[in-house]
Amino acid sequence: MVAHAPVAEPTPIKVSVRDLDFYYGKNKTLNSISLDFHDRSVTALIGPSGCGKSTLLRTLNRIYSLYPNQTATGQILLDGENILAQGKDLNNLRARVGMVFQKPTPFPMSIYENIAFAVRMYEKLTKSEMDDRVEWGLRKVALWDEVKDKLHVSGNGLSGGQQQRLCIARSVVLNPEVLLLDEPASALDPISTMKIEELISELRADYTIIIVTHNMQQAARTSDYTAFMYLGDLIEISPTRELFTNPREARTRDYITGRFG
Ligand SMILES: Nc1ncnc2c1ncn2[C@@H]1O[C@H](COP(=O)(O)OP(=O)(O)OP(=O)(O)O)[C@@H](O)[C@H]1O
Repeated sequence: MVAHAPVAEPTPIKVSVRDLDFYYGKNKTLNSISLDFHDRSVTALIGPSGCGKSTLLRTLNRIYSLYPNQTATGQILLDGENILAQGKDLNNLRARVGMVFQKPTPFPMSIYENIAFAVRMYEKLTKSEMDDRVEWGLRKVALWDEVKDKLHVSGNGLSGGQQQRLCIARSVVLNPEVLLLDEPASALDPISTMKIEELISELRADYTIIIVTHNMQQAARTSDYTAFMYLGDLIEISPTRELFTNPREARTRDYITGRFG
């Protein structure tokens, strides 16, 4: 697969993170992070284990709010609106900012119901509207042809890569604006990984995508921008080609050349 050329004209900013601190209990895990995510582009978060990539991702749809003693301070502006503000409608936020996890997590129900169940939480559709939505979602993740004759079979019977695409479909049918992908291919074989990477390249036309990955080649192949994090700090964020060929910071260079991590 060909790596993206760096974006010539940056698209507008979709999500703007300002002075974000994050705490697990009293342990500060993110230190005054500020960065922007551009609309309809892919940003990869890279860095050694434990540097805070997943934590940063988990702030962007407030999923951490489900857990006691996890707190974020600062601002995360989604289209200019601070999602960390008190009284945010978190269900609505999580439809706008969808999330896919490392391990595919289909619900223990049919392929059709995996999607319909997610849609029903937000919308009341007729049976034929729902059929259309399910088909649309499965086509969007290039899964329709593989599953159209077994829609009522359990989603758990699919291969790992198909399950992951089903999970991505479950997010996209809610018409999200942002998609958060937490190492979406790390549990998959090389062919399934390639399909997920191709899918990311296609979805980039419609969504703002933020992907955590341990795999630097994957970051280089799939992303427009790459952010390097280290020990809870954002070290640099640059257009991907620039970060990998001409990093601004010595720590970035050391990491991408394999000197640590
Ligand atoms: N639920 C939790 N409770 C307490 N500390 C946590 C929790 N989750 C993560 N941490 C700590 O927060 C820090 C950042 O973890 P995080 O998972 O965000 O890093 P990461 O860069 O995504 O790591 P990895 O690449 O290994 O997934 C680590 O020190 C980790 O131990």
